Amino acid sequence: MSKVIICANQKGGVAKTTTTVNLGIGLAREGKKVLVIDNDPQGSLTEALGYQEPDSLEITLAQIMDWVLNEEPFDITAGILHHEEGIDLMPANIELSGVETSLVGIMSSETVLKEYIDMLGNKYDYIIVDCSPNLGQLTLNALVAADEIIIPVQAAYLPIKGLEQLLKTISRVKRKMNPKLHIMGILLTMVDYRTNYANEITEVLYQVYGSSIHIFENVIPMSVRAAETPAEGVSIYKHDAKGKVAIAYEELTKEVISHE
Ligand SMILES: Nc1ncnc2c1ncn2[C@@H]1O[C@H](COP(=O)(O)OP(=O)(O)OP(=O)(O)O)[C@@H](O)[C@H]1O
Repeated sequence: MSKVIICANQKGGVAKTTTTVNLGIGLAREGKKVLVIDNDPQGSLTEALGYQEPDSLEITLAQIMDWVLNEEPFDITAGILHHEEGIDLMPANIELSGVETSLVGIMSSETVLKEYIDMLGNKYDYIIVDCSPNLGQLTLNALVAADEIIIPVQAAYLPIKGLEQLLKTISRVKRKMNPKLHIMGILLTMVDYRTNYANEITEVLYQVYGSSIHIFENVIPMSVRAAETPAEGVSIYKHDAKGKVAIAYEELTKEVISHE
């Protein structure tokens, strides 16, 4: 079966999408078969992989979830797009927010994404899910489908409060719905150690969570080159192959593979 890794944090703009793209393509560069799923109505993963107008796509995750929910038969490859750097993408657009609303109050609505992923069988070695910046129905679906969670945290503000809420949700899902759920680690992103703030936050994270949650030693540095990549529709390996962010995501990829 595929290993399902989700990038989740209800805080916006912490590099969930950037991590999904560069871990996904990083794994493909290591010969793995990878599907990335855009589980966010903003469609930023879809855009970051070069589909600048997600609203024009006919089959997206919204349609797939609708089919699963209504138990309609469909071709399992429907909607899957192929990116030039060797990964597949299940795209999303604004229609997904309609699906999210329709899930509220429906029986077993939290298992829809898992059902889809189960249908894919062993087509992929890794499935990486990019979550929305909230703890709503779509993120709940991702938590239920996941084996591992990577929690990107931007080292530029005090993240502790938001993390507590996320960790509580994770532990509840683990207890009630998905016992195999495991936090692979907290990933510090957009780190600029020239600022005292980044050092302080790193220290606080280790103090508060270091003994209970793995914190990736390898951090993702801040770089304008990384900020440019979504507009190019490619990974950091293509946009700035020798840069520090490419090297950091390569390290992360190795660490993820070492978990196998
Ligand atoms: N290492 C980095 N250095 C500089 N900028 C970065 C870096 N990583 C990501 N960014 C930029 O920061 C912004 C937020 O990143 P990203 O979209 O990956 O976050 P997100 O958590 O997925 O956001 P959302 O919560 O909206 O889904 C983007 O403009 C992205 O290009």
